[in-house]
Amino acid sequence: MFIESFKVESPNVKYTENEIHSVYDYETTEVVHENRNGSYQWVVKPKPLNTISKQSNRHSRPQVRVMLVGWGGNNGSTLTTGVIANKEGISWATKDKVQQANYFGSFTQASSIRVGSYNGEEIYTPFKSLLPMVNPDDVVFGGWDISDMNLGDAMARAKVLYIDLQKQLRPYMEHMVPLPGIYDPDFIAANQGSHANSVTKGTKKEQVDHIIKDMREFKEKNKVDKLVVLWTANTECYSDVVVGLNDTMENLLSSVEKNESEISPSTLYEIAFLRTRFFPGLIELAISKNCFIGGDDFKSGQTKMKSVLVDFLVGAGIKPTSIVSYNHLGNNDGMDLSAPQTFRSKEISKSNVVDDMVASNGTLFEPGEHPDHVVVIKYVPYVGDSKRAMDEYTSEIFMGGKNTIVMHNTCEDSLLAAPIILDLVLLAELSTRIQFKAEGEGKFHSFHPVATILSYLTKASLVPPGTPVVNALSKQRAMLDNILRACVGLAPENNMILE
Ligand SMILES: NC(=O)c1ccc[n+]([C@@H]2O[C@H](COP(=O)([O-])OP(=O)(O)OC[C@H]3O[C@@H](n4cnc5c(N)ncnc54)[C@H](O)[C@@H]3O)[C@@H](O)[C@H]2O)c1
Ligand SMILES: O=P([O-])([O-])O[C@@H]1[C@@H](O)[C@H](O)[C@@H](O)[C@H](O)[C@@H]1O
Repeated sequence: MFIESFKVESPNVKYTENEIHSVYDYETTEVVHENRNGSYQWVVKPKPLNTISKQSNRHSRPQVRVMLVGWGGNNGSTLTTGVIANKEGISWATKDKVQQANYFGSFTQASSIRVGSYNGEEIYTPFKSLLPMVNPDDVVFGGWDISDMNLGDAMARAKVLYIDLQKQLRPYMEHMVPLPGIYDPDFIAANQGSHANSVTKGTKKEQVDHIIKDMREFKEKNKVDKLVVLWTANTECYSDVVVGLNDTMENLLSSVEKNESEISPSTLYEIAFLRTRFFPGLIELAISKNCFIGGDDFKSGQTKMKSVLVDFLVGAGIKPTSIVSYNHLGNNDGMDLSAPQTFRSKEISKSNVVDDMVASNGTLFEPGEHPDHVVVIKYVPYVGDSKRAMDEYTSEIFMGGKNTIVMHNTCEDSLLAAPIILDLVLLAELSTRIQFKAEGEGKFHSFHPVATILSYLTKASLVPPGTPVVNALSKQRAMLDNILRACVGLAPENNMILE
């Protein structure tokens, strides 16, 4: 059964006018390697840690302003149109029916969570009813782009949405013009230069200051004090961590002052607002400013499926031995990725997603053993945003048998990514309103600035130093569900059904 809303009545939670206070017994385990009677033994011990969590601003849902880097792209324009269409209740004619706007593909807006059972029947509720979340209707977008194309024309260029919908949305969109972006042809495909007609000038430091000024003016204009900024611009070429250049906060900021050419536009934006492709220097800077940063590259299609399938195979004791992920697409993202140096960045973010699952099973894999894993992306202009993905998974099964799973997936890539961007915005905002402390800690504090909680939404998760990288999608979702359940005093979902 599905219920739209609920209230928790428990000694573990107290609702006040502006806050939800909850007490939550967080129990985990630790493993030690101890010398027992002359021989070493692995010992698993309980590690109880009572945690009290508090979530403020229960009633007053904050107004959220979002600035997107690459706002005029397929993702940025599609997300903006989707939020407007939902807010205005716009419907449109398709070949099959009159379609209503929806948020399918957004787990915050369209997924559910179990809250218990009633007369033996499982009871589910919308995920967004667990804690007060920003209503997407209250989200206002802005941002930067190296192209001066307005969002109405960008929507038409993207060729993602039905024409009837585009016609209704154009009056809302055509006055939206991105601010000039930071452009450096050394970091994205040369084929992107043709539309780079709206770019900031000056040294790298001056460009950072320009972005900071843009953000300040956007916040003042919109009368908000909280801003979520997010990179949805083109994939840049992969940059290594270089000692003396970007390995520490001090070196990174010094490199900008010295106008070092190896500092990319995305790093300059990040320094201005601390985000995306992270060098240790940036993470250090984010921690010093207690500013939330998330992972890299939206986990939308093939990679999301891979993090489910490999988790299933390895969890079932089946040994994946070769994984081939091929796709072609014809949008501008695909054109940018047709350059080897930018493809390399994407190849890395798409490939590392299986590492933790492989490392979890020493019965199947010897230390250091990995499946063959190949990622192929081709640019085929004719198909536009309609990405065609073909995946083949070959595994070893019982008694020397082999199993091959083949999948084909076709869809508008941006219609998968746009809801994920919305979830990143809403979850990042919610995370800033959750404070907690462990028993014995002096005062409440936020999560670590490196927001592991966003891992469910990104291909390349970012975690605080010393924290394990978990890519299995089921575990990432369980983390989200259980953290929010703890905020209202609900125990984690254990799926034991002992009752
Ligand atoms: N399903 C998806 O569409 C999907 C999924 C996962 C990841 N991604 C990633 O999201 C990003 C955007 O995808 P898209 O389909 O919207 O691409 P797009 O090419 O349609 O849009 C990117 C926009 O960024 C702008 N841009 C490029 N460099 C910029 C800079 N330095 N400053 C400001 N603007 C800049 C471009 O002009 C363009 O308007 C890409 O990196 C892509 O790899 C997309
Ligand atoms: O998320 P996912 O579907 O695995 O990966 C996608 C790639 O397959 C696609 O080629 C690329 O253009 C998108 O930006 C996205 O990264």
